[in-house]
Amino acid sequence: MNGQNIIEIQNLTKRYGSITAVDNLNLSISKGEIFGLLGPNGAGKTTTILMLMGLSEPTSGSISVAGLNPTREPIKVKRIVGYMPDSIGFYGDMTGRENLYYTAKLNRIPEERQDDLIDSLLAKVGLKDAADRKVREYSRGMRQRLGVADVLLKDPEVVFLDEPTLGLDPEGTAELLDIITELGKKEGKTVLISSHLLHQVQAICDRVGIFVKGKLVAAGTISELAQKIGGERAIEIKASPIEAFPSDVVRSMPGVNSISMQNDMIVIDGAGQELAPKIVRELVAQNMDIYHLKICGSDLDDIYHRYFQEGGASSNG
Ligand SMILES: Nc1ncnc2c1ncn2[C@@H]1O[C@H](COP(=O)(O)OP(=O)(O)OP(=O)(O)O)[C@@H](O)[C@H]1O
Repeated sequence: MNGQNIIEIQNLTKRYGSITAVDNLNLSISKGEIFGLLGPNGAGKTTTILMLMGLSEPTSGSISVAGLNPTREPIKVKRIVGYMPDSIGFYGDMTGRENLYYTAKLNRIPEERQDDLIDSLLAKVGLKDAADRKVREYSRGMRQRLGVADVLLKDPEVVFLDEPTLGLDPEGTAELLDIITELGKKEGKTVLISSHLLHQVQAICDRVGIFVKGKLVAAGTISELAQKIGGERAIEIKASPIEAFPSDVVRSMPGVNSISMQNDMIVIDGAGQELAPKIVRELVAQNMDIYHLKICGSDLDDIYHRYFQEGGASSNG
């Protein structure tokens, strides 16, 4: 292991016949980091996670997880990683608590430790009151939270969560994201989340990696990625009355390339973030009411689509 990197991936490739599922991947992840694996279906996220857990053998390249080689030491690696697949199978006619006891037995957790451990995990994921209800009566959000408790039973150093919030309502999502954030921030666990729900990933991940057709086309913090694609590129504004818009004044501001109308939206191209307050002051001076302002290029939606369009989407995977 190099320094604080708990995961080191070098020149990792996985081929299935003529399909290259993972193409020369290089990635390091530090201990305690929450890392988002983003990409469309078939981008190679699951294949990467399976190789990290020693469940699939790389065609070439190397992987180290906490200093272990998952291909040569799969049993040791499985002891320190936890995996929550996108659909978790629990026994519906058993209670949440009973399901956890079942997993505890499978993981050979000593009996004398099981009661306290399971109680504390049920509390951590907010299922204390529902612990003795049958899982078939659980909502999807409750099942996902039980899934997190299940993964944490063996106290893994690294947690892989595959689409953890898929199908959850906003409240269920917020609860689960809080639990995941705590795992990284408070407990120092390294968490890898595979997801295509960009806003959620943006809210909780320290860094993200964008996968397209087996290739990691970009990795970094949201602001690093925004900078790499040229930072903020446009400001969108909805304001009225539109006739009052001081287009000459705005056009003469340094950094403004052009102004256009897209439906009822004013789009000021080439404008940097520092221009937004100046523009707002001008609009207010003209007694315009502002209903919407967005600095495009600085959120993960924009970044993702730029990399997806310009990066790997046209490359051969
Ligand atoms: N066992 C397999 N045999 C043959 N091809 C496979 C196998 N597993 C995955 N692939 C192929 O490898 C590529 C990457 O798949 P993978 O499941 O890793 O993508 P993903 O990013 O996880 O997608 P999803 O979001 O749909 O889970 C796809 O083209 C897929 O069809």
